[in-house]
Amino acid sequence: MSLTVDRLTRTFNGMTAIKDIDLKVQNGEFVCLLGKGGCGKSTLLRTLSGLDLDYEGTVSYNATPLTGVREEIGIIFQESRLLPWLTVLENIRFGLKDHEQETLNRVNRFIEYVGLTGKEKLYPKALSGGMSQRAAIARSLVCDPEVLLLDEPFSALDHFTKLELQDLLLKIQAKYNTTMVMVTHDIDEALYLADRIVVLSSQPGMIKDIIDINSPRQRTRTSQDLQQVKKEILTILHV
Ligand SMILES: Nc1ncnc2c1ncn2[C@@H]1O[C@H](COP(=O)(O)OP(=O)(O)OP(=O)(O)O)[C@@H](O)[C@H]1O
Repeated sequence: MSLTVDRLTRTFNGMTAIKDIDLKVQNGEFVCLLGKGGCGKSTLLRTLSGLDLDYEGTVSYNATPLTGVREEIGIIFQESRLLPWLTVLENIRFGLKDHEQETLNRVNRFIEYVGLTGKEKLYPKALSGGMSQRAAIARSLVCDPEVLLLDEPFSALDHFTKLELQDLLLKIQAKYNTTMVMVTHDIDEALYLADRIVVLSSQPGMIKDIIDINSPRQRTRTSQDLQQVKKEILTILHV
């Protein structure tokens, strides 16, 4: 798997949201896109998903230009976007073509994997925010994605749920070697999860720095190493 962006520029009505972005995401890598509000993180992620094709430059998946959404590239948003009239189970299997027993077994395996056993028959309104995001993650995983794009998926959750779901992402990455690209404005989240942090400047959004995080996993959130990198990032962002 490779996901590559060359000289990517996206304008909205004459306003340049992101400019001249070059980025190559490697197979199995966890990349965080970090920057202040409005710097263009979500815009960049949408172009990687194939949802937005109205840009200058190129976005390639496995060396072929991306021409629209693909099954291999899943996307998870800040809100779960579950269909309210379907149960957890029905939401998770919604995108699957067949409903054979083997497929249902697979759906149930992922329900268990994300920690939703016993919640299959609930409707979204009966779920907490964390459970809803677990369901959204399972819905993506059943399609066997090579890449997961995550747009601030945990920013509406309480702190402790957020930490649990960060660990779930790392577990998924370790087990399935899923490539992850996550938008966040939470530096601690990026430091805990990322192999590389792409720091974006604002107006227009451009790559200001790319920082390799070499600390081995399982990381300690408060470690000296990570705190040192945090200082560097705050300096880069002029905070
Ligand atoms: N569909 C759109 N139409 C017009 N302007 C847009 C559109 N989408 C994004 N923008 C503008 O592009 C810029 C970048 O927005 P974007 O949402 O990508 O930033 P962001 O870094 O993800 O912000 P946040 O962290 O607040 O979610 C902003 O100025 C925003 O107003």
